[in-house]
Amino acid sequence: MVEKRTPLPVAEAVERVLEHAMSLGAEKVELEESYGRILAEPIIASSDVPPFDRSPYDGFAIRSVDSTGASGDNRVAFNVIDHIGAGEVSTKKLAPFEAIRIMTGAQLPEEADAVVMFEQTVESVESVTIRKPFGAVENVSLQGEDLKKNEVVIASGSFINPGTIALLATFGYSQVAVSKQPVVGILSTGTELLSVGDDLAPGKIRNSNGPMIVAQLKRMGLHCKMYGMSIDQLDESYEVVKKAAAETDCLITTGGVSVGDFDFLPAIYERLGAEVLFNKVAMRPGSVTTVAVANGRYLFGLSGNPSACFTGFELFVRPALLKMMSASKLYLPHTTARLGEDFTKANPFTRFIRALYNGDTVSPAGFNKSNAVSSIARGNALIVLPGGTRGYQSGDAVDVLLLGVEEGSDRWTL
Ligand SMILES: Nc1nc2c(c(=O)[nH]1)N[C@H]1C(S)=C(S)[C@@H](COP(=O)(O)OP(=O)(O)OC[C@H]3O[C@@H](n4cnc5c(N)ncnc54)[C@H](O)[C@@H]3O)O[C@H]1N2
Ligand code: MOO
Ligand SMILES: [Mg+2]
Repeated sequence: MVEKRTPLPVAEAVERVLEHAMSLGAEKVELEESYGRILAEPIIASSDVPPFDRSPYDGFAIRSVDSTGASGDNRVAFNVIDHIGAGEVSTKKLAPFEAIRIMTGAQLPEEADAVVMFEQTVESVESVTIRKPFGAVENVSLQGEDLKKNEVVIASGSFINPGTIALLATFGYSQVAVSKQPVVGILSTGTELLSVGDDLAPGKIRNSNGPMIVAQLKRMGLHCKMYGMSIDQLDESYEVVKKAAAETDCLITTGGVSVGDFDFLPAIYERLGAEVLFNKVAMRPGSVTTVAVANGRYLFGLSGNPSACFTGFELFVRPALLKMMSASKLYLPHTTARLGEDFTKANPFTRFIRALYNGDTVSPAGFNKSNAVSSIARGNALIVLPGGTRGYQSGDAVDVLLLGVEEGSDRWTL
């Protein structure tokens, strides 16, 4: 008799997986290598930003008090005593009705407290005149206006984006403490599988899940160990899984997790003495997604069906790997959008439909069965239709999970 499996609601399954994430500790990397990593310590401002009062314009630095009463009929004249560009510091100190020609980014000279843009002046050989009064600190970028020294600027656990890199550089971090990355292995199971370079043969298909997962990891900035393909033979598969599991923090297998005569992953987990967290999730595709833990390491048994495999990775593997790296935002970002076309199938389980989101509407990305490959490639999002619903009409508001976004969300919002 076929084994009866109890489906777990998706959110519960995700949380159960996350409970078992072990953290990996930190390491230092060069700043140039840190893009896409997770910060393992907060960034503290080591100086004010900007570190000195400076000119935001090309123009003239003046004492604002000297401009009092300036108007079209009463132009005030300044004697220009110096000329500085960014990186230069004037040694001169402004006396009444003196100005220093100053370029954007240059430190404000002593006594100067306002900047007049070139466009607001009339220049002659001996002086420069202005026609309106300037207030104190008018047109001045003040020291610390962006960030104050000792401020916590970015929290530990944040994704290092290009802006984070700019901050790290600003504060002189030539090396950055980042979370270590998990060692992830990929094994594709299935006697039907051919390598990418092989010709098709009767009953066989090329392994597309393996390369797809490599790319899903890559877009998280992660590398992986490849364990290739194994045929559906219990002893042989067991040996490969055992070896791979011992060498990795997280082993992702594809295929062989359902109830078929050649689906050996359940037996392999048993032989390994692994704790199976669940082997059925109330979702489609990916209902057979199985997650087990052995010696504190993850064994993700993703479905062999490509769309189920893809979805299983995004929903379960991705947040688990992020949690291992102590990231603060574990989940796919979520939005709502108008459905671009009718979707009339009933949903006993929560349905994840590969879809194209354009910022307003979201539409299924074509052939959408669990075995689909095409809609994975054509989509950039997943429509989420809750279980127990009877189908949706074009124009209905639906939940959408966004794929391929650098940094996710700190909440499971569905
Ligand atoms: N009696 C039942 N049969 C099935 C059930 C069920 O509940 N009762 N569940 C179905 C569902 S849902 C899915 S999903 C699949 C899951 O199957 P497995 O995870 O065991 O995967 P396989 O049987 O190995 O393969 C399924 C399918 O995917 C193709 N495949 C496998 N690996 C790859 C790969 N690396 N690249 C591309 N395609 C791959 C494989 O050839 C099969 O067509 O089970 C249903 N059956
Ligand atoms: O696990 Mo299956 O993908 O629900 O169709
Ligand atoms: Mg199967």
